[in-house]
Amino acid sequence: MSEDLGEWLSDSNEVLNLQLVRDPEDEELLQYEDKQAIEPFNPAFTYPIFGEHEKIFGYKGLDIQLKFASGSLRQYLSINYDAKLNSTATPSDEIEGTLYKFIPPDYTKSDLDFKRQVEKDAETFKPLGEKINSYIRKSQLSKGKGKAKSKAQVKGKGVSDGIEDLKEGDEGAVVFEMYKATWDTPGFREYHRRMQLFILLFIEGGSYVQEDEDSWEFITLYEKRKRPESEIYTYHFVGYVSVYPFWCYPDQVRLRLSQFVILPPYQHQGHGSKLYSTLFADMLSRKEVAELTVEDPAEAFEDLRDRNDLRFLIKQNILDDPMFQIGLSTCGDEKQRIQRIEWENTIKKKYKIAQRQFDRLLEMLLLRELNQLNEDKVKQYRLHVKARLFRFNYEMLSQMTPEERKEALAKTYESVVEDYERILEMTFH
Ligand SMILES: CC(=O)SCCNC(=O)CCNC(=O)[C@H](O)C(C)(C)COP(=O)(O)OP(=O)(O)OC[C@H]1O[C@@H](n2cnc3c(N)ncnc32)[C@H](O)[C@@H]1OP(=O)(O)O
Repeated sequence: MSEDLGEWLSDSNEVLNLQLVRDPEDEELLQYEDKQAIEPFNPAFTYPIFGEHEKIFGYKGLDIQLKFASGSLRQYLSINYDAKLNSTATPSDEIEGTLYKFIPPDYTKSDLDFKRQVEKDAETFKPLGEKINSYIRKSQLSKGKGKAKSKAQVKGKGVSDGIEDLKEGDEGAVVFEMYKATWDTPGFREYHRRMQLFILLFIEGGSYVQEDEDSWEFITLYEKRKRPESEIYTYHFVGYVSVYPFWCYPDQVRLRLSQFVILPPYQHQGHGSKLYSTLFADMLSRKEVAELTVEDPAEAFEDLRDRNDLRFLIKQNILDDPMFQIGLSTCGDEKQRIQRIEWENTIKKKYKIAQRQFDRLLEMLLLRELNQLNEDKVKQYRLHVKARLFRFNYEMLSQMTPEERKEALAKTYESVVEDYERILEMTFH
């Protein structure tokens, strides 16, 4: 492309500006870091919409504003630019028509209509489905201390990291609520069509789910605010998770977590952990669920899952179980090894954790407890992990010479342990 035409190229991740909008009266309630909730943010990916190069051709000074009413997620689109290329040989990309294929057709381009929608949201929008959990955060009232102050307490059946003793209605208490929905929840299909865009924009390799597959389940997460001196509660979308049940012999289901997103203004505040642990508690309470698996997890999500699963197992006092250190696959007598396999299978089944994830979690906990000065124990641990890695990578390793195999296993072991150390450090620092 000639240099001149290059001037007409925009990076679609940079020019697509997203924003969650609430009524000005509700925006005023936000102080300091809490204001982040209403700041514009950019997508991480736009290749599913604008093509693999994530470029839009034919404009200078392009600014695409896609705003969402923060509760109902009704959308507003405004496309602005300083100049548009007027050439039949190299026509400008069609922006609205391209976006149109990915968003529901009920978006507005009118500022007034959108303002009215946002006002209406405040009065009428309520999350769809059944409320299954809530927790309370301290509002970011003091400038510059955002992260340190966002501590939480879970109410109800969820997993609590209960630090603050705030109650709903206390000054500075912000409530977050989670709702479970399916396609049968009235209005949810339509709502889902508005929120699914976030999957394309934030999950690499993400795609829309099939609406004709009946069994999808969703948990949505909202910030809930009370308007002072009124009985009005407003709800603001934070993120959601979708899961799909697969039949599991003979009469249970395996739940597969498919999509998980916390919107950027709410990331790194522990909301992802709350949503995940609520899903986990929900599936543990359901007799028909045998196991929770995860479809193609992104690295950041794997970390989140590891951290939460580790904390969960520790809360179940697994470290105090006499079997925890006994019968590792390369030591002890045959009887102990069989006992250990039985013990592992019982715990795995009880907590409905998938095999590989469960193996990894136990290995991380064993590493945490390992006395690095005890050479025998270190060797025992190494052989235990390598035996699992050998089983897991059997097909590939069995085609190598013994020397190559030894080297490959040693390398994999090193990187696995390095990763375990990183995860343990961020979970228990
Ligand atoms: C199967 C799939 O769908 S995989 C796809 C997963 N989704 C995506 O990748 C979409 C885009 N990303 C996201 O939606 C989110 O970033 C997620 C889901 C990956 C993580 O959600 P978050 O709400 O940010 O997670 P959470 O806040 O619990 O933990 C993330 C980080 O915040 C830190 N953190 C958690 N709580 C706090 C707190 N109160 N104060 C400060 N930091 C905190 C954690 O230590 C963690 O740090 P790290 O990122 O350096 O490891």
